[in-house]
Amino acid sequence: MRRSIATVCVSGTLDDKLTAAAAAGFDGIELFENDLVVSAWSPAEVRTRCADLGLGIDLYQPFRDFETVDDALLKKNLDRAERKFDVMAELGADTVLVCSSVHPSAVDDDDLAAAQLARLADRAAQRGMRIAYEALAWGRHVSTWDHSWRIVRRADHPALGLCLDSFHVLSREVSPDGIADITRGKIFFLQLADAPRLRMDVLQWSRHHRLFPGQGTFDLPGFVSRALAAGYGGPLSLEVFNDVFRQSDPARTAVDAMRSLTALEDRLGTRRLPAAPTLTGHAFTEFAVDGRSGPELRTALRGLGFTHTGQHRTKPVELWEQNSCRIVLNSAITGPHTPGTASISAFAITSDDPQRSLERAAALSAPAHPNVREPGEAELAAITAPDGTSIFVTHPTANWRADFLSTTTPASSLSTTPTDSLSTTPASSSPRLASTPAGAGAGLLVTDHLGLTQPFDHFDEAGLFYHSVLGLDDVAAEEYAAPFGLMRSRAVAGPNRTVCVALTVALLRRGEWAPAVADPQHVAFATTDIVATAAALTVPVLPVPANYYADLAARFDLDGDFVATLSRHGILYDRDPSGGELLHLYTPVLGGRVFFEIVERRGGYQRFGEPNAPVRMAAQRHRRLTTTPPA
Ligand SMILES: O=C(O)c1ccc(O)c(O)c1
Ligand SMILES: [Mg+2]
Repeated sequence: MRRSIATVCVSGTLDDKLTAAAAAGFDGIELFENDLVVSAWSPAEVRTRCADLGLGIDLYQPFRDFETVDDALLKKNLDRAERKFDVMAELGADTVLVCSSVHPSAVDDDDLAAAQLARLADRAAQRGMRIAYEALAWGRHVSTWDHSWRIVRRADHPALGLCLDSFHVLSREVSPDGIADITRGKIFFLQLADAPRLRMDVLQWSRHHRLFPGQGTFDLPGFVSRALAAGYGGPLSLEVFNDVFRQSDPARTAVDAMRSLTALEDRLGTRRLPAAPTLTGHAFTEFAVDGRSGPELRTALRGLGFTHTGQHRTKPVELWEQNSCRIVLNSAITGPHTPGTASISAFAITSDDPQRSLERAAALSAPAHPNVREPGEAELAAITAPDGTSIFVTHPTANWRADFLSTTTPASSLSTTPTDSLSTTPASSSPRLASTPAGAGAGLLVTDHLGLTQPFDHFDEAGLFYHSVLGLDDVAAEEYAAPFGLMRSRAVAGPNRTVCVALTVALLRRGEWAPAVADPQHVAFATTDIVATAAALTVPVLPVPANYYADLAARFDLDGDFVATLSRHGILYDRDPSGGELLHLYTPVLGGRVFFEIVERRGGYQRFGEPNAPVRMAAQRHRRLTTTPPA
């Protein structure tokens, strides 16, 4: 289907917006009148520019407060419309959106609305144009799609049809089911916007909080499929009013927008993408470290029971392992870097079909990450996530470990290159790392999840990215008050949570006063006995205040001995309504930005201990104050 975007969706002048829409691959635009009014280009110049960029002007909008007025005002409104038709003629646009009136003098009279809209449609038809009537959710008398349809049906004019906007339809209680029964050809235009479910004034909700399809909780596939059932064959057009998108890089927002439409079409079956393969686990997490943060992380990993098992054959890269938990420390940092810091630069996940994972990513405009590798090294193709993290996608049987030379076992006792290795030409006579499991360590078994704080402008983009590109589903969404501001979190995971990423962001753009750790990142490992694990650790864990345990005992009515055990080991606790329990502990912040978490999930607990996040943040702040020497 034809894909369009309203100019209001992205930031900038009309030139910026058109350039961004065309670069992202859109076929057309909805031209917002304000964008034209402030433009130095004449309508004819806009038309030429759009044509040069391969963009059609699919809709001109909005035309407001037209219907159910007295005769004198009707005449004025028709004159006003004629002037807009002149602009449209110059633009080469043939459809104008008329939104239901919000004017105080508009009256509640469907016959009058139908008659006056028919007169407007007459005028439009004389110019070869058409009117798409849209019920604003806050329209004075017409605020639901079915009401606007009753009026359009009553007017019965070939140049008058409906504009259905998913926001106005799905934000109201009226069921969208009947859309499928709208007379064929009477839906002139379809506008798509998602949104979070908020309890607030609907106009404010619409003007500030709309999202691209797939970023909120509205049933966009259900909405569009009903319009398709009614024979709609026009553009799928995004109309998203969003405070963040309005001030973000338009080129990037347009790509995000295109990804949302492509993913929606994939779900609708109107566009076929390579299906998202099943993701089966976390293979490793890579940290970029330097001469100061590297030793700090090595000490911590050793204290957490990890063994330095391998050294990369050609790069300053170390592999650390404990059961199925794997950390890669990469000292070959490229790009801007604050001395002494560490960060999660990449993570690797296993996929049933890595090639298909990459093809799907490409079809959804997710940038591929060029993987610099030497001959004979395992192919680890990567996709770049919205926060810049590289995501390697590898097959469960691909032996990327063979790129590492063993640092732990005598050469004679190691097997040579396994048959499933992608590497064929050993670059060194040292033994390659075989698939020997590392030691039991402190009982950390597998990576439970990654925690990645997102850049403020890209949180919704990130959610859509993980859903659409990797095929992950939402498993938790929370908002909570933390010491340095309100936080929002959203976790995405594959089936059985084999791959899981928790995304967090501050609810408001951070201010200048930002004493908390900037954009912290972490890896959580799972154990089945956190008390035994805690006892085996030789790294200091994050101290948790006594006040927390006093409150915990009261909140959950916990046994005194149990709370004493938690407190002794710095273990935090949470319980879900069905009795599932989480026991978890943290390390202090390492390398200025990263930390580790250990979790024990009991009884099917699925969440992330969000109520404990503020406790962790305060403790990490306190810990920094007490361990960082004054400047
Ligand atoms: O917020 C508005 O006024 C407005 C204008 C035009 C639209 O298509 C719409 O959905 C909302
Ligand atoms: Mg609209």
